[in-house]
Amino acid sequence: MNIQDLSFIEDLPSGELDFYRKQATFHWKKLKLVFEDPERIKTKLRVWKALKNDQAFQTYDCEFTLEQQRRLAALQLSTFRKHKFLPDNIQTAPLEDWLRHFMTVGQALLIVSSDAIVKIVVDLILAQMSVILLGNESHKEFAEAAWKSLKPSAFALTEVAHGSDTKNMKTTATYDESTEEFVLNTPNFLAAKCWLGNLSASCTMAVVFAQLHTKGLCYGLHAFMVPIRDPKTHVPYPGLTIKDCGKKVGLNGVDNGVLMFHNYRIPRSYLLNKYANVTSQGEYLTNMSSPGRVFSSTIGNLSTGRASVIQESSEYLSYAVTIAVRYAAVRKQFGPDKETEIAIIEHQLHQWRVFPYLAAAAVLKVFATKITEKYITLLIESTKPNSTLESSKTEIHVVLSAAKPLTTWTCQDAIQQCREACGGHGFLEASGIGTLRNTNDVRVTYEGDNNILLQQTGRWLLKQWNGLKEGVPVDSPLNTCSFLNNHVVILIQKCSAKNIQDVQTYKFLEESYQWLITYLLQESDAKLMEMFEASGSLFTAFNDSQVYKTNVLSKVYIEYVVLTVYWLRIQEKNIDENVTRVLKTLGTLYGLWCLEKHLVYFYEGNFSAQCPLSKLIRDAILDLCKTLKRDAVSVVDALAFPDFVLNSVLGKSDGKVYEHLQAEFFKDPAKRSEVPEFIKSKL
Ligand SMILES: Cc1cc2nc3c(=O)[nH]c(=O)nc-3n(C[C@H](O)[C@H](O)[C@H](O)COP(=O)(O)OP(=O)(O)OC[C@H]3O[C@@H](n4cnc5c(N)ncnc54)[C@H](O)[C@@H]3O)c2cc1C
Repeated sequence: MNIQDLSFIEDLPSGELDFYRKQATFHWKKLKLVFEDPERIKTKLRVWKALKNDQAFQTYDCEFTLEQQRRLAALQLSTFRKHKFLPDNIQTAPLEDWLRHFMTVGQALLIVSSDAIVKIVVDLILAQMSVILLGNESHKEFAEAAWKSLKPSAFALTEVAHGSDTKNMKTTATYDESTEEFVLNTPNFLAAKCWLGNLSASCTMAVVFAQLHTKGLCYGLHAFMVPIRDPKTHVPYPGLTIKDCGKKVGLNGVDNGVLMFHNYRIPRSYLLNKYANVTSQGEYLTNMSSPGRVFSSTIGNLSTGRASVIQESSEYLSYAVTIAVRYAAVRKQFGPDKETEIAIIEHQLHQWRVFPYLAAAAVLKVFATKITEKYITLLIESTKPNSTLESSKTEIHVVLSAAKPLTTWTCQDAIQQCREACGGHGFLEASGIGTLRNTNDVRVTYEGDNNILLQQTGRWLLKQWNGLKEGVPVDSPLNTCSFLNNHVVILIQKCSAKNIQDVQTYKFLEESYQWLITYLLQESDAKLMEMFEASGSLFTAFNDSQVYKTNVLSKVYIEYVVLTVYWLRIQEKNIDENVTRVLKTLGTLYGLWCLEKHLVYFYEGNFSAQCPLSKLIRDAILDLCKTLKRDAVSVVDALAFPDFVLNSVLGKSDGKVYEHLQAEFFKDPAKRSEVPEFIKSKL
């Protein structure tokens, strides 16, 4: 595409950032097209333009009560829905008609309302998707009614005393043959369903996980569609206790709640029965090899939530670095002499603190888009009859399970670093950074605690290694670890880099990561075996081989996968060569910055025996930061959201930081405390 064809992307205003923009070695609009295709950019602009002037999406300085925050979030969600960015018949429409589209419009909503996006993800991606993927046609009718009512549904898995350890959840669903109903019960407070988004004020329906009992036997956790409130009166049904979790440290527009069942009856047909069913006489039927497989298949279908979180954190990362880099290009502190002050972007220490996160933003944005696309394609394929994609599905699940920790943690660290990089002004709410911190924080915990997710990835890698020991090639249809088949050769390799140019290449990153993963896999397996021999328990052995071993292995594996996906993308045809050059700089910086954190293993395993590896990597990082300086502002221009969406006094595209700060500081104090009428009145 030539520059004239990119006129749908607005030009940037001239201002304080021109000094660096003029130094850029590429055109920012061309880079933007690598991050997002034109259709996606246009769709997001359409969403933002539609919401821009709506009162529900304005910025308010006043302090809202908890109830008012809930009202605002509910209004934002219904306003978004009323614009019909998503179809009304998502339950019956093919997934390909709306799921990719949701990932785009959802990204747009995310930036203008962190509460509304969480509410719709819980509704659509967790609750409704459970019904779509696990239920039958009659379930879909019920779910469709809930969706059309604009009352978002809830997803009830976590209990007060059990989150990650799902198998130990205590809510029961006991089949009563005489009435052909399941009877739901919460034995005590510890088993109360907890933290459920959309529960305490919004939902009419919830997807609930409970231990299925029939004919005196327990068959493990199964998903049920459960009516919560009368759709006409919105009054909760008898037999339920519903409480609000109270004020949280962020996302207070989301009504997270606690739910208890007291002999609460639902029809037999409300069991989401794709993998298992109970006949009217109470016989348990499944096409799975064991009830445990029913639950893992049920949960395995829900990776869409993780893909969504990966995208969300990747967008937040772009948001944070946009503000920090633009600010750094304008803010001046210190200089070689009394008359000359230099921008803080010129200081090596500042570059080293911020630029790796800029590189991470670029790499993870490309990765998030690509992996979500791959996941959705696989999901759609796997819903077709006679699909044979089990191994690919398992592998993508493994990748998403590790990518969610990587992206959410990187984002959280980046937000803090970017806040500090903006000094005191970064602490101002109007800078936009602090709000991100509290909102992103919980992403490391929900949709699966990060460390627990890494254990799932570690288990799969160890399984591959076990196979290799027995002469079975790795089962990696997505090619994320096929190189392990070559483990014998890889393990004897030594780094041969001589200078920083040698390490600033994808070849170096690929070889180093392949060695590191293979080495850590061998070490993790050896530790696991040692602990198993000592304890006789696989449970203890797995737990006691996490630190310095399997946990690191999973992190290193996903960094490698991210880099391979990124590199494949930037090698695609039709990318301008100046853009390719900066993409390589970003990718290499990200890769080396990640590797630098694992240096100790290269020494421990002797990979670095023939070269001064730590010096080479560190020098290469500093060199890349220096190279990136002239392009950094234009890279964020390509990643950035339009000003009215970014909504940050420090990060606007005109770079007029001090003018915007003054306007903020000098605002009429009376206006700051005024709660708008539409929020005071009940919805
Ligand atoms: C704002 C918010 C919204 C939420 N929304 C929903 C929702 O809509 N529906 C829903 O069902 N749930 C929801 N949740 C719950 C969320 O999914 C859980 O909090 C999450 O799965 C973690 O479970 P937990 O809190 O029980 O933590 P735990 O599992 O108790 O973990 C606590 C800590 O112990 C560590 N740990 C646990 N086991 C091990 C181990 N074997 N080895 C090493 N370390 C271990 C974990 O890494 C973690 O750091 C929400 C939570 C929040 C805060």
